[in-house]
Amino acid sequence: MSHLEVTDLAVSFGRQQRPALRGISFTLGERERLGIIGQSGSGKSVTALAVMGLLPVHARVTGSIRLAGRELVGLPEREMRRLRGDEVSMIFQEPMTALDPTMKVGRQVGEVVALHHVERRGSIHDEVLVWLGRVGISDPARIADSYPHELSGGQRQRVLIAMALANRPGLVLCDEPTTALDVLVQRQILQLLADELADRAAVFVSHDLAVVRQVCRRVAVMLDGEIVEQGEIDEIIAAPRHPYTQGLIASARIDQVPPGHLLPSVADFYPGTRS
Ligand SMILES: Nc1ncnc2c1ncn2[C@@H]1O[C@H](COP(=O)(O)OP(=O)(O)OP(=O)(O)O)[C@@H](O)[C@H]1O
Repeated sequence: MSHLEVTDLAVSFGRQQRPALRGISFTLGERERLGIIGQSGSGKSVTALAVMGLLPVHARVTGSIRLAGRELVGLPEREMRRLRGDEVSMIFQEPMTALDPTMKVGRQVGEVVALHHVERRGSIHDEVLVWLGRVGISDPARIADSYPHELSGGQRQRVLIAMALANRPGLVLCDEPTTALDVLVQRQILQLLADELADRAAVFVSHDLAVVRQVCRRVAVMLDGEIVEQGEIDEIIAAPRHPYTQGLIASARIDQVPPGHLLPSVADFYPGTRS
């Protein structure tokens, strides 16, 4: 059985005539990672937010989102809140906005740890330090005692990853988790995510096929609110069917870059794409 099964998902906002998402269908196995790529405004974030149940109240959602067999569309907010963190969590692009600037990092991670599990062996503080160490923070005690603005962008993103993983959710949604970082740090965070997400289901949203290819085996290509093509990344690169995907691959020359070499970013070829 698929861990996540999205069927004919559509999302509209307000009186907008054309729904922002139309006919979105994909499945994800328990230990599978699916990339979603597409230009700015194509609907990648709305898809992830729909799965998280975090769309604004005026959004109209139809179709089906089943997580471990449970229907999420129409689920009351108080039940969805229970699932968030425990069964599904999200890593956002902008760690500075996702973290509370007025609260020390250790307390923020501790709140997530404490939220869903009342009884644990050892103290919450100890568990916070373990998680900060696990995501590659070399001095967890000092970082736990710091405010977000005292951290580098990469450290902040590591903290957010710790918060997203702390309750061991079966599904993690990553929305452009490395876009705000410089290339070197981006590589380190991608490696961390590839390691940490190996034993769970993950959706990895990016405008950059090269980035997605480093973390996922399958990809869905979105254009203007629809999935125009999906499948194994290497097969799609070898034989893209949709003209948009063909353009994406031709311009990125992804098939001509030897393994291990840095791939050009799709944003370099689509100036309108946010980077
Ligand atoms: N709260 C909202 N109210 C109205 N329209 C919205 C809202 N959120 C998203 N949209 C619209 O939905 C469409 C898809 O947006 P979405 O943010 O999913 O794009 P995206 O592919 O994630 O782009 P980006 O790469 O820039 O993040 C856009 O046309 C956007 O304007």
